[in-house]
Amino acid sequence: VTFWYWTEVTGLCRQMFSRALKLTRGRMCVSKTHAFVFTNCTHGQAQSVLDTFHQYADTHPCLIIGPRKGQLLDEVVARVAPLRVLELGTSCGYSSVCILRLLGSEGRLVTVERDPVTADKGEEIILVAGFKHLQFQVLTCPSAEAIAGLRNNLGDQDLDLVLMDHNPKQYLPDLLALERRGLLSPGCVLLVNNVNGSAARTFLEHIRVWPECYSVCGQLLGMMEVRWNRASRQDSSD
Ligand SMILES: C[S@@+](CC[C@H](N)C(=O)[O-])C[C@H]1O[C@@H](n2cnc3c(N)ncnc32)[C@H](O)[C@@H]1O
Repeated sequence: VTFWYWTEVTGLCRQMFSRALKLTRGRMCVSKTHAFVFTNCTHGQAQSVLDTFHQYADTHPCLIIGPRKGQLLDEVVARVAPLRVLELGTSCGYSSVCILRLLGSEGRLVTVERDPVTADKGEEIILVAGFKHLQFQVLTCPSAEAIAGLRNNLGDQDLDLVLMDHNPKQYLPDLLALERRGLLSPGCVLLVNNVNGSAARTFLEHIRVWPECYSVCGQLLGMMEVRWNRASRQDSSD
């Protein structure tokens, strides 16, 4: 029993240590990226902010989706012309700035980041890019919590576009919660990053077994575009 007890305790300590190490590394990466962008970009110019991110990412490890996936994101935002956008995984604010610069005057972004230190840095970069709190909101909490209270943030408008770039294991539960709470507009587009890894497997399986509810519009560079069909989902659950 003593041996079993100490094996459990050691395992738990190792897990906690590895989580703390991951968080510290992530925060250091965000901190360095933020400092570089903040110091070197032209404040008030969104394109300069994005160019400075690219300059940094050319030579440093960085969590941003980067220019190639950024182009896919641009193309989707321009085509969908969304009024309400949800982003899961703000990090340094790179993809938030990409989205915001293409939104129309009525467009709004809600972006979610669970780590408070990272969320502050991301929000600062979005403000540095020239956007106002009227156009965006950063929610500092885990995605599940944000989705549970999202109706208060959206009012009576539903989401036209959702970018999932947080934890792939969370993609499926978050999608189901968005559906259950009636937060997706008919034809809402989901842009889902890092679908190639095993962590996104349950999400991909779900999409495949409900072809009448989800149309896969494209997949490139590990990013998948899925169109949600509310009518079909209601028909199939009747
Ligand atoms: C790859 S980064 C996002 C990069 C960002 N979209 C960009 O391109 O600039 C992923 C972020 O998601 C956050 N995250 C991970 N799981 C989360 C969750 N369940 N809820 C909210 N944020 C989460 C992490 O803290 C991290 O900052």
